[in-house]
Amino acid sequence: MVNHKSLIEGLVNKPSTQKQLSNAELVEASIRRGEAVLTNTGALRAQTGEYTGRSPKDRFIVKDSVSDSKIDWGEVNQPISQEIFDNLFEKVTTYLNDKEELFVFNGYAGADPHTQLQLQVVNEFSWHNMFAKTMFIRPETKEEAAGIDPEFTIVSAPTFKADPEVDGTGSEVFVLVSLEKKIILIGGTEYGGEMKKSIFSIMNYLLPEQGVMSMHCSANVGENKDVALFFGLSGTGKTTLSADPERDLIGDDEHGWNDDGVFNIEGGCYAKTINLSKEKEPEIFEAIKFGAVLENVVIDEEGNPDYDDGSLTENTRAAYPLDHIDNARIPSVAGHPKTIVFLTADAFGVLPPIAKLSKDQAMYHFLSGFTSKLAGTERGVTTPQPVFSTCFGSPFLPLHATVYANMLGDLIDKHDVNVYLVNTGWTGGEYGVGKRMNLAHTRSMVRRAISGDLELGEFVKDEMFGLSIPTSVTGVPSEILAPINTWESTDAYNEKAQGLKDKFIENFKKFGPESAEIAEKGGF
Ligand SMILES: Nc1ncnc2c1ncn2[C@@H]1O[C@H](COP(=O)(O)OP(=O)(O)O)[C@@H](O)[C@H]1O
Ligand SMILES: C=C(OP(=O)(O)O)C(=O)O
Ligand SMILES: [Mn+2]
Repeated sequence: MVNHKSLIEGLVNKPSTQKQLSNAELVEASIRRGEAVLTNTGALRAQTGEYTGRSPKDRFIVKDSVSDSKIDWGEVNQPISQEIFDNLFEKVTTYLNDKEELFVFNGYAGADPHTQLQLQVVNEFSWHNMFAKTMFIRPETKEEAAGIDPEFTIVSAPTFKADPEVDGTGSEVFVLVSLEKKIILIGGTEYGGEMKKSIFSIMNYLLPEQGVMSMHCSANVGENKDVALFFGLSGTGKTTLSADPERDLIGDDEHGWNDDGVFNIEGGCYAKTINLSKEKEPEIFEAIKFGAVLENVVIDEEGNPDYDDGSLTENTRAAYPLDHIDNARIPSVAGHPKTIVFLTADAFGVLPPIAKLSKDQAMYHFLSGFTSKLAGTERGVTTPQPVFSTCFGSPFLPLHATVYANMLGDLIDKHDVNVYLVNTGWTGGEYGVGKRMNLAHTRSMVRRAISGDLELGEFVKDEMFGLSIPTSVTGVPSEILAPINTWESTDAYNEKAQGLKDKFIENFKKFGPESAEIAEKGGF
């Protein structure tokens, strides 16, 4: 029998293990150990080698008495046996035990005290420990940290490569979740995002059980306490669009929604930095300073980040604590949303840049989750790949999609929320022919939606998808609002759009007869 708890304690209590280090100590350790370099911005920069995005095919959940009946098993939530987990866990902890030093961070997930998760991260790399410290919610003092009794523990051994033949993994990379042992075991990959997204998956398991909705969305709030949520798969604009000088940032990626309102699950942001510019994204640009961690960003000879260089990956990243954003709300809690935006990066270029959804359409589009996987976000993805990702976050949802969809539906009803679909993907043609939607235009549209201005104007029903498209939006050229007008050939548009419509219909069949009513009312 493997005693998981004592193996973890063995690592944590080694005299050489360093706990709850400050940023200065973590930066020093990372540089001393040759893991990372300091840039002129003050941010630490690490490279992650071969794996520069998530490895969803290497993620498994232990099938045990706790998980068996609850998990929505399938391609996303792949089962693995207790035995395979235990064997690998023993090997990895033995491997880590031989390391000269390890790094431990104790903290929290979830800004709502009632449902907050106490967690511990045991790292081989000090820069990973700084990443964890940046992304999770930090205790205020070392004493507070020492008092944490972790409910979940991440054990991360990036230089331990599994042997699939012997260890029973999918590849040398593994992200294994045991809900019974309350452990996340990560190895073979150095991509920091695995840590934060694994805890997110755990929260997506724990929160609904407590009657709290969990969501892959960013959130911000204006002067009038008008909260807005932006749902979207990786790279579709959650972080970018939630950073708004006129609104307080609640969080950029993972939230819960309870009887009091919304709360952030994290204590930091994780922005894509490819082509980042001070002009277009000033808040994020300025957040990259001492205390931030850059991943796979190329540094020029002067020591400055070159955000335009995607030679290591398209998925270059910056992790920074929430307080690097001037108007961040900490603790990150706010009231009930007034507006919800579903971000879709449509690589076919046929969905309108903004459309108002009825409640029924909102349910249909939330369950469908049509968008694209964007370059670099997952292993093997190099061009935008259209995908139906339920709830705009299927890789992180352990329970059946309808659990989340029903909760959202009830909340939308109860709080009378306005829902919009926003295409941050392609316009004027599909990927390769058209271009990415202009960010300034998207920002204007989102602003008008949140302020309520759009509601007051006129809408036309588009024939293809039955969506309500505004006829004018301040700051946006009207000709782009109906996508058919942006294509050179009307026939080509209609053919592509019909193709997408067919895909929607085909995809929705997977939800079975219980969801047929949603398709009937909110589909096409
Ligand atoms: N119209 C647009 N709307 C939003 N983002 C856009 C748009 N056009 C280009 N982008 C770029 O797409 C990326 C969106 O990434 P990000 O906001 O980090 O996504 P997420 O937080 O959803 O993973 C950023 O690099 C942003 O500059
Ligand atoms: C961190 C990730 O998500 P996001 O792009 O949504 O921040 C990820 O998908 O690896
Ligand atoms: Mn993001």
